[in-house]
Amino acid sequence: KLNPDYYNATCPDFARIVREQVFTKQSTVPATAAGVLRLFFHDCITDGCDASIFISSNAYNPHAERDADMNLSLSGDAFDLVIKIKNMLELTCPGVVSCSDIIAQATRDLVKIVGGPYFPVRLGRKDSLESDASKVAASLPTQYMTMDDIINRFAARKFTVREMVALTGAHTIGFTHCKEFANRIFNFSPTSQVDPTLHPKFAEGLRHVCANYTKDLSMSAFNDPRSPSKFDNAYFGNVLKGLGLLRSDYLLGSDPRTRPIVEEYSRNEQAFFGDFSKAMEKLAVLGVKTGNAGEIRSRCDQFNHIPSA
Ligand code: HEM
Ligand SMILES: [Ca+2]
Repeated sequence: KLNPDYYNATCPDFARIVREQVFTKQSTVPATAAGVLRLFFHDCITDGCDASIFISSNAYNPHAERDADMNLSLSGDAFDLVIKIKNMLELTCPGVVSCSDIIAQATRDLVKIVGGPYFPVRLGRKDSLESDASKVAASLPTQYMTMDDIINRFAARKFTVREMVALTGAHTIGFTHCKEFANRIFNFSPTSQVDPTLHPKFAEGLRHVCANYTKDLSMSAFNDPRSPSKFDNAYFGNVLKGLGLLRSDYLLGSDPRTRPIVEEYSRNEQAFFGDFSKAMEKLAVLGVKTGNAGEIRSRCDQFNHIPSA
């Protein structure tokens, strides 16, 4: 039911408005692309690409997805961009464009702006009628999981190991807060300060960058130290050299099921871009709601009606 031309008749300026707002925001806040890409992933993997992650908790719905622990570090600028686009679109074609379509289109445009591949985005999603924080931890992978568990989390959403590796190539942009990898660089074990699977010089640099992280929780490091704001295949080379920040990044480069794919992507950026595009197209239609299964929200952070008890 979804198709790229969904708004051609009802909101012909949709693509242009998204493109212009995305460009303006990314030019002023270069961290936007990574923030939006991660936001989109977290929304889609939890109950489908339905903007359930945008709902703010309130008295009627005190535990919305956005307030789940694993979503607290999502970028405020990413939410801000989608809300801004929504406001523009409500002036141009009121009540027509869903928040879930806005984030799908914005993610695609942003990946392209920072050097990544271009892929078609199908449109026509409705926004969710529910948002439940308890579903988040059950859906998202974490960096503390074994590779079996990570693979299973993606398999539960019908992604192959190869698609999982391609999608995680998203760590070629953006950053990670020190607390997420602090256990690898401070008091790692009784015999070693740092995780021996980390490149020693890299670990030393991270200890420096993160020295103050318990006092300043915003301290963070680039996911890809080689080309932090360019969407390229450098992440895969990093992972093979012990330059991946997260334990899960390291596992990707060492597990026999994923290592050959990481090696291939590190040699062949076209292969990565092709697979990433296909996997993003698949991610973008995960569990989408159409017809009466959803609504066009008038505000991205609120349901149109107070849910009945
Ligand atoms: C094994 C699976 C994955 C794990 C364990 C994981 C975990 C994480 C963690 C812990 C962070 C740091 C967050 C912070 O400190 O604020 C992060 C950042 C990020 N992740 Fe993942 N992730 C995974 C897969 C993915 C996938 C599939 C995508 C997208 C398709 C993605 C996109 C991003 C992006 C873009 C950032 C940077 C965010 C920013 O700079 O604002 N990740 N990830
Ligand atoms: Ca969702």
